Amino acid sequence: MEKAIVVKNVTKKYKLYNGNKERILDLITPKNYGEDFYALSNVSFEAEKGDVVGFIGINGSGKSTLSNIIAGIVPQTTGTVEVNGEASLIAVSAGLKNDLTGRDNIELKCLMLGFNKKEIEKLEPEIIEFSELGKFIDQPVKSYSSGMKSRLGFAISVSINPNILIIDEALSVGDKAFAAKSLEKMKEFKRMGKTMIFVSHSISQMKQFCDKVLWLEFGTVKEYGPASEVLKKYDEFIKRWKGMSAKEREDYKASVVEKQRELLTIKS
Ligand SMILES: Nc1ncnc2c1ncn2[C@@H]1O[C@H](COP(=O)(O)OP(=O)(O)OP(=O)(O)O)[C@@H](O)[C@H]1O
Repeated sequence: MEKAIVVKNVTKKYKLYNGNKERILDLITPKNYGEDFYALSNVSFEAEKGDVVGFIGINGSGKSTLSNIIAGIVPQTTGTVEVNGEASLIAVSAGLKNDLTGRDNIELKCLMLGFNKKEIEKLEPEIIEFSELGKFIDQPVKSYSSGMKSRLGFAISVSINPNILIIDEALSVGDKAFAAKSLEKMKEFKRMGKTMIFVSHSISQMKQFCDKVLWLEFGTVKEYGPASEVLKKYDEFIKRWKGMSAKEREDYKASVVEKQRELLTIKS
Protein backbone atom coordinates (compact mmCIF):
# COMPACT_ATOMS: atom_id res chain seq x y z
CA MET A 1 0.00 0.00 0.00
CA GLU A 2 1.18 3.51 -0.83
CA LYS A 3 1.91 5.68 2.19
CA ALA A 4 0.23 9.09 2.25
CA ILE A 5 1.47 10.38 5.63
CA VAL A 6 4.41 9.13 7.70
CA VAL A 7 4.97 10.83 11.06
CA LYS A 8 8.02 9.64 13.02
CA ASN A 9 8.90 10.59 16.59
CA VAL A 10 7.47 14.08 16.33
CA THR A 11 7.95 16.31 19.35
CA LYS A 12 6.73 19.88 19.70
CA LYS A 13 8.18 21.93 22.50
CA TYR A 14 6.80 25.32 23.54
CA LYS A 15 8.21 27.66 26.12
CA LEU A 16 5.87 28.80 28.86
CA TYR A 17 6.94 32.14 30.35
CA ASN A 18 6.05 33.76 33.60
CA GLY A 19 4.97 37.08 32.05
CA ASN A 20 6.33 39.19 29.20
CA LYS A 21 9.51 40.16 31.06
CA GLU A 22 10.71 36.54 31.00
CA ARG A 23 9.73 36.20 27.33
CA ILE A 24 11.88 39.21 26.37
CA LEU A 25 14.79 38.19 28.61
CA ASP A 26 14.78 34.75 26.96
CA LEU A 27 15.25 36.44 23.58
CA ILE A 28 18.03 38.82 24.55
CA THR A 29 20.14 36.98 27.13
CA PRO A 30 21.99 33.65 26.87
CA LYS A 31 20.44 32.47 30.16
CA ASN A 32 17.53 30.10 29.65
CA TYR A 33 14.18 31.59 30.79
CA GLY A 34 10.77 29.95 30.79
CA GLU A 35 9.62 26.40 31.31
CA ASP A 36 9.64 23.72 28.58
CA PHE A 37 6.21 22.43 27.69
CA TYR A 38 5.73 19.45 25.37
CA ALA A 39 2.53 19.77 23.30
CA LEU A 40 3.60 16.55 21.50
CA SER A 41 6.10 13.91 22.61
CA ASN A 42 7.40 11.21 20.29
CA VAL A 43 4.29 10.95 18.17
CA SER A 44 4.47 8.38 15.35
CA PHE A 45 1.81 7.05 12.99
CA GLU A 46 1.33 6.22 9.33
CA ALA A 47 -1.67 6.62 7.03
CA GLU A 48 -2.04 4.84 3.71
CA LYS A 49 -3.45 6.47 0.61
CA GLY A 50 -7.25 6.58 0.92
CA ASP A 51 -7.28 6.24 4.72
CA VAL A 52 -9.58 8.45 6.72
CA VAL A 53 -7.89 8.97 10.08
CA GLY A 54 -9.64 10.57 13.05
CA PHE A 55 -7.69 12.48 15.73
CA ILE A 56 -9.43 12.30 19.07
CA GLY A 57 -8.52 13.28 22.62
CA ILE A 58 -9.62 15.62 25.38
CA ASN A 59 -8.92 19.39 25.21
CA GLY A 60 -5.24 20.25 24.92
CA SER A 61 -4.13 16.75 23.91
CA GLY A 62 -2.27 18.03 20.82
CA LYS A 63 -4.71 17.30 17.96
CA SER A 64 -4.51 20.76 16.36
CA THR A 65 -0.77 21.00 16.91
CA LEU A 66 -0.28 17.71 15.05
CA SER A 67 -2.69 18.77 12.24
CA ASN A 68 -0.85 22.05 11.82
CA ILE A 69 2.50 20.26 11.66
CA ILE A 70 1.23 17.82 9.01
CA ALA A 71 -0.20 20.76 7.01
CA GLY A 72 3.20 22.49 7.20
CA ILE A 73 1.81 25.51 9.09
CA VAL A 74 3.74 24.91 12.33
CA PRO A 75 7.26 23.36 12.42
CA GLN A 76 7.94 20.39 14.68
CA THR A 77 10.80 20.65 17.21
CA THR A 78 12.18 17.19 16.39
CA GLY A 79 11.10 14.19 14.32
CA THR A 80 10.07 13.85 10.70
CA VAL A 81 6.85 14.24 8.70
CA GLU A 82 6.50 12.93 5.15
CA VAL A 83 3.40 13.92 3.23
CA ASN A 84 2.77 12.51 -0.22
CA GLY A 85 1.07 15.37 -2.11
CA GLU A 86 -0.57 18.68 -1.23
CA ALA A 87 -2.18 18.75 2.23
CA SER A 88 -4.93 21.33 2.72
CA LEU A 89 -6.08 22.24 6.23
CA ILE A 90 -9.60 23.36 7.06
CA ALA A 91 -9.82 24.75 10.54
CA VAL A 92 -12.09 27.29 12.16
CA SER A 93 -9.27 29.83 12.03
CA ALA A 94 -7.51 28.45 8.94
CA GLY A 95 -5.35 31.15 7.40
CA LEU A 96 -8.13 33.54 6.36
CA LYS A 97 -7.07 37.20 6.15
CA ASN A 98 -9.47 39.14 8.35
CA ASP A 99 -9.22 42.49 6.55
CA LEU A 100 -9.93 41.00 3.13
CA THR A 101 -13.39 40.09 1.85
CA GLY A 102 -14.46 36.48 1.43
CA ARG A 103 -14.04 36.84 -2.35
CA ASP A 104 -10.51 38.27 -2.00
CA ASN A 105 -9.61 35.43 0.37
CA ILE A 106 -10.76 32.90 -2.24
CA GLU A 107 -8.59 34.56 -4.90
CA LEU A 108 -5.58 34.86 -2.60
CA LYS A 109 -5.72 31.24 -1.42
CA CYS A 110 -6.10 29.98 -5.02
CA LEU A 111 -3.21 32.16 -6.24
CA MET A 112 -1.01 30.89 -3.41
CA LEU A 113 -1.83 27.35 -4.46
CA GLY A 114 -0.68 28.08 -8.01
CA PHE A 115 -4.02 28.38 -9.85
CA ASN A 116 -4.08 30.81 -12.81
CA LYS A 117 -6.66 33.57 -13.39
CA LYS A 118 -8.83 31.45 -15.70
CA GLU A 119 -8.91 28.55 -13.25
CA ILE A 120 -9.80 30.90 -10.40
CA GLU A 121 -12.66 32.44 -12.43
CA LYS A 122 -14.04 28.95 -12.89
CA LEU A 123 -13.62 27.91 -9.25
CA GLU A 124 -14.90 31.10 -7.61
CA PRO A 125 -18.68 30.67 -8.26
CA GLU A 126 -18.47 27.04 -7.12
CA ILE A 127 -16.80 28.06 -3.85
CA ILE A 128 -19.27 30.90 -3.24
CA GLU A 129 -22.22 28.60 -3.87
CA PHE A 130 -20.91 25.90 -1.53
CA SER A 131 -20.20 28.46 1.21
CA GLU A 132 -23.81 29.78 1.13
CA LEU A 133 -22.45 33.17 2.22
CA GLY A 134 -24.58 35.16 -0.27
CA LYS A 135 -23.93 38.91 -0.12
CA PHE A 136 -21.47 38.46 2.75
CA ILE A 137 -18.89 37.16 0.28
CA ASP A 138 -18.05 40.85 -0.43
CA GLN A 139 -17.79 41.79 3.25
CA PRO A 140 -14.49 41.62 5.20
CA VAL A 141 -13.95 38.30 6.95
CA LYS A 142 -13.63 40.11 10.31
CA SER A 143 -17.40 40.67 10.13
CA TYR A 144 -18.08 36.90 9.87
CA SER A 145 -19.20 34.64 12.69
CA SER A 146 -17.01 31.58 13.42
CA GLY A 147 -19.54 29.42 11.56
CA MET A 148 -19.31 31.67 8.48
CA LYS A 149 -15.50 31.58 8.53
CA SER A 150 -15.58 27.84 8.78
CA ARG A 151 -18.01 27.65 5.82
CA LEU A 152 -15.70 29.76 3.69
CA GLY A 153 -12.64 27.73 4.72
CA PHE A 154 -14.47 24.50 4.06
CA ALA A 155 -15.77 25.63 0.64
CA ILE A 156 -12.30 26.76 -0.51
CA SER A 157 -10.53 23.63 0.69
CA VAL A 158 -12.93 21.13 -0.86
CA SER A 159 -13.16 23.01 -4.18
CA ILE A 160 -9.42 23.09 -4.77
CA ASN A 161 -9.43 19.30 -4.63
CA PRO A 162 -6.29 18.60 -2.54
CA ASN A 163 -4.68 15.13 -2.31
CA ILE A 164 -4.86 15.22 1.47
CA LEU A 165 -7.57 17.03 3.36
CA ILE A 166 -7.26 17.88 7.06
CA ILE A 167 -10.49 18.97 8.72
CA ASP A 168 -9.91 20.41 12.18
CA GLU A 169 -13.13 20.92 14.15
CA ALA A 170 -14.59 22.70 11.11
CA LEU A 171 -17.91 20.90 11.47
CA SER A 172 -18.40 21.83 15.11
CA VAL A 173 -19.11 25.55 14.66
CA GLY A 174 -21.49 25.60 11.69
CA ASP A 175 -25.20 24.83 11.82
CA LYS A 176 -26.55 21.31 11.46
CA ALA A 177 -27.56 21.71 7.80
CA PHE A 178 -24.08 22.86 6.76
CA ALA A 179 -22.41 20.14 8.85
CA ALA A 180 -24.57 17.51 7.09
CA LYS A 181 -23.70 18.93 3.66
CA SER A 182 -19.99 19.01 4.58
CA LEU A 183 -20.11 15.45 5.87
CA GLU A 184 -21.68 14.39 2.54
CA LYS A 185 -18.84 16.12 0.67
CA MET A 186 -16.31 14.35 2.87
CA LYS A 187 -17.98 11.00 2.16
CA GLU A 188 -17.76 11.78 -1.57
CA PHE A 189 -14.02 12.44 -1.14
CA LYS A 190 -13.70 9.18 0.75
CA ARG A 191 -15.38 7.31 -2.13
CA MET A 192 -12.89 8.99 -4.48
CA GLY A 193 -10.09 7.47 -2.40
CA LYS A 194 -8.72 10.70 -0.91
CA THR A 195 -6.66 10.62 2.26
CA MET A 196 -8.23 12.62 5.07
CA ILE A 197 -7.59 13.57 8.66
CA PHE A 198 -10.63 14.44 10.68
CA VAL A 199 -10.21 16.20 14.04
CA SER A 200 -13.32 16.11 16.18
CA HIS A 201 -14.74 15.53 19.63
CA SER A 202 -17.71 13.71 18.13
CA ILE A 203 -17.44 9.94 18.53
CA SER A 204 -20.56 9.45 16.38
CA GLN A 205 -19.21 11.51 13.44
CA MET A 206 -15.95 9.57 13.66
CA LYS A 207 -17.77 6.24 13.70
CA GLN A 208 -19.60 7.16 10.49
CA PHE A 209 -16.59 8.33 8.67
CA CYS A 210 -13.15 7.18 9.86
CA ASP A 211 -11.25 3.95 9.11
CA LYS A 212 -8.58 4.52 11.75
CA VAL A 213 -8.38 6.65 14.87
CA LEU A 214 -5.36 8.19 16.58
CA TRP A 215 -6.10 8.89 20.23
CA LEU A 216 -3.82 11.53 21.71
CA GLU A 217 -3.43 11.95 25.44
CA PHE A 218 -1.52 14.98 26.78
CA GLY A 219 0.71 14.98 23.71
CA THR A 220 1.37 11.24 23.43
CA VAL A 221 -0.21 8.49 21.37
CA LYS A 222 -2.50 6.49 23.64
CA GLU A 223 -3.89 4.26 20.86
CA TYR A 224 -3.80 4.02 17.07
CA GLY A 225 -5.81 1.45 15.18
CA PRO A 226 -9.16 0.51 13.63
CA ALA A 227 -11.76 3.21 14.37
CA SER A 228 -14.32 0.97 16.09
CA GLU A 229 -11.75 -0.50 18.53
CA VAL A 230 -10.11 2.79 19.48
CA LEU A 231 -13.43 4.65 19.78
CA LYS A 232 -14.81 1.97 22.10
CA LYS A 233 -11.81 2.37 24.43
CA TYR A 234 -12.00 6.19 24.19
CA ASP A 235 -15.70 6.14 25.04
CA GLU A 236 -14.96 4.06 28.15
CA PHE A 237 -12.14 6.45 29.11
CA ILE A 238 -14.36 9.53 28.69
CA LYS A 239 -16.96 8.02 31.02
CA ARG A 240 -14.22 7.45 33.64
CA TRP A 241 -12.75 10.94 33.06
CA LYS A 242 -16.14 12.58 33.54
CA GLY A 243 -16.50 10.79 36.88
CA MET A 244 -13.08 11.95 38.18
CA SER A 245 -12.67 14.85 40.59
CA ALA A 246 -10.40 17.77 39.60
CA LYS A 247 -7.67 16.33 41.88
CA GLU A 248 -7.96 12.84 40.31
CA ARG A 249 -7.70 14.38 36.83
CA GLU A 250 -4.59 16.34 37.84
CA ASP A 251 -2.98 13.18 39.27
CA TYR A 252 -3.84 11.20 36.15
CA LYS A 253 -2.36 13.92 33.92
CA ALA A 254 0.78 14.15 36.09
CA SER A 255 1.37 10.38 35.79
CA VAL A 256 1.05 10.51 31.95
CA VAL A 257 3.34 13.56 31.71
CA GLU A 258 5.92 11.93 34.02
CA LYS A 259 6.04 8.83 31.79
CA GLN A 260 6.47 11.13 28.75
CA ARG A 261 9.40 12.90 30.42
CA GLU A 262 11.11 9.59 31.24
CA LEU A 263 10.81 8.45 27.62
CA LEU A 264 12.15 11.77 26.33
CA THR A 265 15.09 11.58 28.75
CA ILE A 266 15.94 8.03 27.64
CA LYS A 267 15.82 9.12 23.97
CA SER A 268 17.92 12.26 24.35
N1 LIG B 1 1.82 28.71 20.75
C1 LIG B 1 1.71 27.96 21.84
N2 LIG B 1 2.45 28.24 22.94
C2 LIG B 1 2.35 27.49 24.06
N3 LIG B 1 1.53 26.42 24.17
C3 LIG B 1 0.77 26.09 23.11
C4 LIG B 1 0.81 26.84 21.88
N4 LIG B 1 -0.06 26.27 21.01
C5 LIG B 1 -0.61 25.21 21.66
N5 LIG B 1 -0.12 25.12 22.90
C6 LIG B 1 -0.46 24.11 23.93
O1 LIG B 1 -0.30 22.82 23.37
C7 LIG B 1 -1.28 21.93 23.91
C8 LIG B 1 -1.98 21.23 22.78
O2 LIG B 1 -2.84 22.16 22.12
P1 LIG B 1 -3.75 21.75 20.89
O3 LIG B 1 -4.49 22.97 20.46
O4 LIG B 1 -2.93 21.05 19.89
O5 LIG B 1 -4.75 20.70 21.56
P2 LIG B 1 -6.11 20.10 21.01
O6 LIG B 1 -6.08 18.65 21.33
O7 LIG B 1 -6.30 20.48 19.58
O8 LIG B 1 -7.16 20.82 21.95
P3 LIG B 1 -8.73 21.17 21.75
O9 LIG B 1 -9.48 19.88 21.80
O10 LIG B 1 -9.00 22.02 22.95
O11 LIG B 1 -8.88 21.91 20.46
C9 LIG B 1 -2.20 22.77 24.79
O12 LIG B 1 -1.81 22.60 26.14
C10 LIG B 1 -1.92 24.19 24.34
O13 LIG B 1 -2.09 25.10 25.41
